[in-house]
Amino acid sequence: MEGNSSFHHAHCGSHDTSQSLREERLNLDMWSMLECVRAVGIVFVLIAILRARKIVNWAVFTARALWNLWDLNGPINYPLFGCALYLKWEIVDLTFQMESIVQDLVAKDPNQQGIVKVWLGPVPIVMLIRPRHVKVLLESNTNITKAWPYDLPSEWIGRGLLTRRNHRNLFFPNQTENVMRTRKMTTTSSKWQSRRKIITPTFHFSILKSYKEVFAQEGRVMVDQLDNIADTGREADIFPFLKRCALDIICGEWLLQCQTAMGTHLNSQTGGNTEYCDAVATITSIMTEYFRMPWLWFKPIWYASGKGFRFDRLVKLTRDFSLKVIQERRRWIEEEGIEDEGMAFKKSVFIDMLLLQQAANKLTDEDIREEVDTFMFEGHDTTASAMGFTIWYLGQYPQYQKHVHEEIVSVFGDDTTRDPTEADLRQLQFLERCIKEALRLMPSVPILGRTLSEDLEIEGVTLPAGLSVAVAPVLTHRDPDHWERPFEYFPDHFLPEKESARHPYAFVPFSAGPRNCIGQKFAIAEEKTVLSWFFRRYSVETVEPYPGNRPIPEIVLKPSVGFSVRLFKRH
Ligand code: HEM
Repeated sequence: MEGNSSFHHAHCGSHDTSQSLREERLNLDMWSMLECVRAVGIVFVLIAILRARKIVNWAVFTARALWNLWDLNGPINYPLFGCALYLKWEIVDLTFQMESIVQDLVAKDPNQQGIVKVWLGPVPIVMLIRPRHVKVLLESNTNITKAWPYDLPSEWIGRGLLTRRNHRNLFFPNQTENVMRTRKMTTTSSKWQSRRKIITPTFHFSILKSYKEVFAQEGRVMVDQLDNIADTGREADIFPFLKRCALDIICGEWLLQCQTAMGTHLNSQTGGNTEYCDAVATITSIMTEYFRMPWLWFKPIWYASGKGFRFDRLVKLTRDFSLKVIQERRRWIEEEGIEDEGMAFKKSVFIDMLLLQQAANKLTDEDIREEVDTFMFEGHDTTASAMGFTIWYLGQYPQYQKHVHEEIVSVFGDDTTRDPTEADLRQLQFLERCIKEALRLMPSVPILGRTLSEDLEIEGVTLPAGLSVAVAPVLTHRDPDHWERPFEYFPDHFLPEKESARHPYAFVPFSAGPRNCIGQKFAIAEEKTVLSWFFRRYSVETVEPYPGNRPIPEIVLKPSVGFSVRLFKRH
């Protein structure tokens, strides 16, 4: 018994000790947890203090946006998540969903206000659809700052003409920064202005004439390549052919003058410089994925997915290539003794113009590299897609294709080998109407954006400074108030009398106002030249029309299944 009781005591004693030990450990755990909470709290307070101004600005901006945009039409937006909760991730599904959302909005907009609000998570975006509203934004000389989605392209093309804006923040786009950095913005916008002033003369009408030789030369290479698939009865996607042709045009001769500068030509059409060409293609496709997948906007995920590292590696490759070309070209200029802009002007070489103005305008090699890559990016995918959609439509409308062929015969007769001259191209009026009509329904840049630097008043609605405002040519171009057959491919929309009677902002594939496309005449001339080659040699049958082939709003509008066609030689 005694033994038992002592055992009991001993046991109780050890029980007490272990309990007190446990209690002590619990206290310790509680204490360390409290310490942790306190530490996290302190970090939060510190961050809040450090970012107080930003948080206050963000709160003020959001309150203003909520208040000012309250009555605007728009899809269902949930607090904090906006419409991100129900948007489809799969890009083709998303295009169907967008179509039905837009139809719904139009039905709910009896007085056709055409100003639509969308919340993407906590970020408000306003979309302008009516030409009269689009005019107010695009004509503004102050609201010229590009919106945050231009941040990723600028990791590649830097702050060149296209992407120049007043702040960069890939990690978390905070619109209010624009409002806070007004002084910096003035500097940036004046930088854009001076860059635009330097570059504009390279697109002078008289210079454009000499580019036409390049268009003709590369167009001929393209149709020679297509000869291999014509008359075989096989379906073939002609998009890669068009892309390589456009790339050779933009950087092979005109932009970089590789042929004379380095003894090499880009020659992507015939398999040259494949590493560089593939890098450009992969960079654009990674950028597209980035826009479609918002989780990639967070740098840790961007790099963890492997895309970030791949993107950086390819950007370095293209950057080194461009810098090498710039250095080679500088050496060539020195050897040839080209001293002033007048001489470069005659030779119409973009890169020479920049190099010769380098000292006067304090341009670094990196500045020139940014512009070279900007033109490479903006100047090839856009035109390739525009040419592709024109061919795709004409392959579905035999009556218009017949008209194009008749016009071509009236200009070239049976000659399928001579280069088109400027006079030839001037006569191809119907072909030009077909090109414009394809740009109307399938504008290469389907949507563009600005971040407001100051409040913008549109018909009684005050859009607050800091707001992202989008213009969607793809919707504006289908406004039933301005187009006879809004949803149909109808080239006569562009008969001269109809064009002159139309609202000038009803057709804005090249944007408009101070930040319009600097290369629009270049693009139309390039398209006309290459397509005149194409239709001189071939008839085309489209294999997959709409809706099987859907336009995908990547950075540039692209077909979901390529431009699959059957080609037939005409002679
Ligand atoms: C069919 C072909 C093309 C279309 C539809 C097109 C469309 C556009 C649009 C809509 C913009 C305004 C973008 C914005 O505000 O965010 C733009 C800007 C620009 N485009 Fe084009 N473009 C085409 C071809 C070209 C070509 C061939 C070049 C160069 C040779 C070029 C160079 C530029 C540049 C440098 C800008 C920026 C201008 C600035 O902000 O000052 N584009 N383009």
